Amino acid sequence: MKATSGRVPPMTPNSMPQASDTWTYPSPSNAAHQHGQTYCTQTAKRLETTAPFSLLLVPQHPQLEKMLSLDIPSALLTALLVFIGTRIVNYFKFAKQTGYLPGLRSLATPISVLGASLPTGRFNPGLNWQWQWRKHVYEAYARHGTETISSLPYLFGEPAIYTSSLEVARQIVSTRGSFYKHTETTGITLEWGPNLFAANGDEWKRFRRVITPAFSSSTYASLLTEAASIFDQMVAGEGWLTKDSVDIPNSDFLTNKFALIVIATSGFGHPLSWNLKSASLSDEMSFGEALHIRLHNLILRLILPQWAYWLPIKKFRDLEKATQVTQDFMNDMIRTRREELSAGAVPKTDILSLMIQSSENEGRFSMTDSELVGNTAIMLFAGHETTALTLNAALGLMALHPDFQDEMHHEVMTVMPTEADFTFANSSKLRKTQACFLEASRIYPSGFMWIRDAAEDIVLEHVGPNRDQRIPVPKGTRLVVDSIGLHHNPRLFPDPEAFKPERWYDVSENALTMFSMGARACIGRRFAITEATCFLAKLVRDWRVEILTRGGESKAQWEAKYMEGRAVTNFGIAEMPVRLVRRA
Ligand code: HEM
Repeated sequence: MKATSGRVPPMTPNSMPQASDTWTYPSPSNAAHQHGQTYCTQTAKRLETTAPFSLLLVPQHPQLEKMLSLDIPSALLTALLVFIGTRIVNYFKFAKQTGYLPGLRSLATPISVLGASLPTGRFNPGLNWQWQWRKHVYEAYARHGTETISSLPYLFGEPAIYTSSLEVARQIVSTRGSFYKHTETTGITLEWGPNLFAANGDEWKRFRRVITPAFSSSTYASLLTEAASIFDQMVAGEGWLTKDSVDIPNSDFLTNKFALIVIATSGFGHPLSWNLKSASLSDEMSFGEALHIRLHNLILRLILPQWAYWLPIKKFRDLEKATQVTQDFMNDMIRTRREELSAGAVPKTDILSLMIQSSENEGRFSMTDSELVGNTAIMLFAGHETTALTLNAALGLMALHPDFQDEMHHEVMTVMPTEADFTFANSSKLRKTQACFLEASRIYPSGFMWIRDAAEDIVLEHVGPNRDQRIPVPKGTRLVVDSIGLHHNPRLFPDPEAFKPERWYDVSENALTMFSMGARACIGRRFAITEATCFLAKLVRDWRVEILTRGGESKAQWEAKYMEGRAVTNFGIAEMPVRLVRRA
C-alpha cells in the first residue's frame, strides 16, 4: 500500500465550522491597555525619582492604588480573552489540519509535556489512554466508522492523527521521504547526542550502515550462548540452585538486569557480571539502578532546569547522580575499547567496536564523538528495557496459562534436552517459546507509539470503514501509529484480548508488526527474540511459573491487578509477582 503524495485537494467543508485563515489575534494595543500602559510608565518614572524603594513594593499613592486595582484585573481579563481567542482559532485550524477526523478532545494532548505528565483520567488522556481506553476507543471507532482518529487540544499541545489501522500505519512508517521524526518528539533521546532512533535522511542511513553489521547471524549465535550463561549466573547469583520454589515479588528486577547484561555483553562486547555494582564507577548507585532511574524520569529530566538539581530534593539529586553514573559508564566503556583497538586488538564486530572504528575513519560513513555517545546510549536504553518489559508480560501470561506452559516445556525438552543443545540453530525450532514472547509483545507492545511528522502534503489512503476513504494531510501534521490500538484491532487480531500464541506460528520476520515495518523497523528485532527465547526456554525447562498471590487474592484479582500495562518511556508490565516451582 503506497500513500499517494502530491498536492492536497481542497478541503470540503462538512458539518464542522471552518476557521478563517485570515483571522487576526485580538490585539493587545486596545485603548484600555494603552491607557494603563501610559499611566504605569508615567507613575513608575515618578516613583523612581521621588519615592523610596519600598514604595515600588507597597504602593501607597491613593491614585496609584485605585488605578492598579482597576487595571490589573482588566489586563488579566484582556490576556485571558486573547488566550481563549487564540485557542478557539487554533482548535478549528487543527480540526481542519487533521481532516475533521473525530477522536480525542482534551485540555492537553497526550504527547504534550503537560498531558503526558498528568495521569490518564476522564479529562486527560495522558500517556496511558491507548491501553486504558483501548476497548472504549474501539467503540468510538465503530461509532465514527474509522480506525484513524485525531487528537485535538483545547489548551495545550500539538494536534495529531492517531491510527490503529495496519494499512495507514504502513504508509506512515514506510513511505520514503514523506514523513520524518521531529526533534520535538525525539528530544528525550537526544540528550546524549545524535542517534539512530532520532535521525532522518542521510544521517539515519549513515548510522544504520555503520551499526547494521553488528546484527548478523554470528552475533545471534554468540548471543544465544552468552545469554544462556548469563541466565545460569542469575540462577546461581539469586541463590536458586538449592531451592525447589522461589518467590519473586517483582520479576522486573531480574528481567531488566538480565537484558541489560545481555546488551552490554553481546551487543557491546563489554561483559558485565550478575553483580552489577562492579559495573558502576560510583559506590552509591549501581549502573542498573542509574539506567532505571533515567528511564523512568525522562519527562522530569526534560522539564527540570539545571539549578533544580542543587535543591535538597532526593528525587532530583538521584536523577542527577543517575545521569552521571550512566555518562561515566559509557565514557569508560568507550575509552577502554579505544585503547584496546589502538593497541592492535583484533577488530570486533560488536556495535561499539564498529562505531569506534567508523569514528576513527574519515569519509562518508564516519561518526563524530557525540554521535558515538548518542548511539551508545540509545542502544543501551532501547536494547534492554523493551525486552525486559515484554519478558515480564510473558511470565505473567505463562503463569495464567499453565497448559501452554507445559507445551513449551515439552518442546524445549524435545529440541534442547541438554546444555549442549542450546544453540542458535536449535533456538529457531522453539516455535511455541518464540510465539509466547511474540504474543506477549502483541498484547503489550513496548514500542507503543511510532511518531512521524509529514514532510510534505500527502494523502493517506484506506482510512474509512471499508478502507476506501482518503484524508489529505498537510505538511507539518503529526501522525502517531498507535501500536497498542493496532495490535488490539479485532479486524487484524480476532479476539484481541485473548492470549493465542498460535497467531505467530510460522509467521515471517517482516510480519512481526510489533517491531514496526519497512526500512525503519527495529534493528534489534532478532536480537530481542533470540535473547528472550533463550531466557524463557531455560526457565521453562527447569521451572513452572505460577502466579504469586498475597492476602488471599484470587487468580482473577491477581490478573486484574498485575496484567495492566503502563506507559512510561516504553510500554509494558513493570511489576510482576510470580513463583517458580522446580519441575520434577
Ligand atoms: C521486545 C523488544 C523490542 C521491541 C518491541 C522494539 C520495538 C521497536 C519499534 C516499534 C521500533 C520503531 C520505532 C519507531 O519507528 O518510532 C524500534 C526501533 C528501534 N529499536 Fe527496537 N524494539 C525492541 C528491542 C530492541 C533491541 C533489543 C534493540 C537493540 C539491540 C533495539 C533498538 C532499536 C533501535 C536502535 C531502533 C531505531 C531504528 C531506526 O530508526 O532505524 N530495539 N524498536
